Amino acid sequence: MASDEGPLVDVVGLVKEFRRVRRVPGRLSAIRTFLNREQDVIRAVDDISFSIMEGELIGFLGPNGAGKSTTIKMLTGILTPTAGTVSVAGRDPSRERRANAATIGVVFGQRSQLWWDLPLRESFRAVRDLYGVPNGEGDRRQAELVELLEMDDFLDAPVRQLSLGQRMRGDLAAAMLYRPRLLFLDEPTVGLDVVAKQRIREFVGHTNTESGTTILITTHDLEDVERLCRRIVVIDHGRVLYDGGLAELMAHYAPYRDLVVTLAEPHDVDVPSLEQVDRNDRRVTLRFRSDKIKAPEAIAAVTATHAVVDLSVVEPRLEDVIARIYTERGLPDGPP
Ligand SMILES: Nc1ncnc2c1ncn2[C@@H]1O[C@H](COP(=O)(O)OP(=O)(O)OP(=O)(O)O)[C@@H](O)[C@H]1O
Repeated sequence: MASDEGPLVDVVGLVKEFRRVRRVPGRLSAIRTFLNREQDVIRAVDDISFSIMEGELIGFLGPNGAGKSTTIKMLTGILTPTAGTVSVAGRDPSRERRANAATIGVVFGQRSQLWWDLPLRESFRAVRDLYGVPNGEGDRRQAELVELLEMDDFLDAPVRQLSLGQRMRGDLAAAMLYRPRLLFLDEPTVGLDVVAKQRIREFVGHTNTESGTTILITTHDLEDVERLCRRIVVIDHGRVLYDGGLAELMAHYAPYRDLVVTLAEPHDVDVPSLEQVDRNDRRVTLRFRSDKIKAPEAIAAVTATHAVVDLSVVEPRLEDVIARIYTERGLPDGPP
């Protein structure tokens, strides 16, 4: 039975190991590897725990090979965990795969779930039939999605003729036709141009706020995360390195701003509370602790003592903080 109490997704002590026949190096290595019985054990997911409340939109991040896809495959029921438990809407996905399928939608940026040779309209028909969406509701829902994602122009084209951006819109619509409570998006903006990316982000944000769909998004484009997510879960080597708010992460690990000033004359700047971190001729970068002084005070301090012809305040980049989490395998003093 599906439960409506507690988190929508609950993952406790999740482990997934893969076994791979050990490669034998040297002469005739292909044949010797084929005959070899020894196996390497790869711990793709190594004791992960997290939970997701209904209505959240979470960025699930990690470098290549971190274990994201393996985790998502266990949440969708495609893979069975080696150890630990997974619960999605009160169900064990690998044991109740069919029932779980109606609860979740999955969209992969890298490969389509649509029927390649069918017109998009017929792919939608097939998805509606597959999930038993009643006709009236299906028509309404489809019309709404076609309008939201502006798909009118290419609804009758076979999927193989669509551009990547059109195909992505088709895949998103197909996943939302049966109104899943939980949507997994695996790199939904990969390879798209800036306008197409924006369109997808808007749709994802809208789906979360207007339909209340819980969304887990995996992406290497941190702008997706900055625009959409309040919470992120970062994993690497199959372990959780950070689970918490994006704003909290930035406030804790990058509590500074840079004031970039262009001076009338080239010289160094020495102002209390501001640290000169870079200078290129008349252009000087001054760093200040944003939890100690406000940007207008920092600006006033510099302009009162120096002839400034131009200035801008630059926020720290999420990319730098995430890169630090990846390279330092977590953050020195743990999550804030
Ligand atoms: N079927 C499999 N057999 C053996 N090893 C596997 C299998 N699937 C994944 N792995 C290994 O498990 C580890 C985690 O892979 P996974 O695909 O989950 O990473 P990811 O975080 O999704 O990476 P990416 O961002 O590149 O998609 C990798 O070392 C990968 O080689």
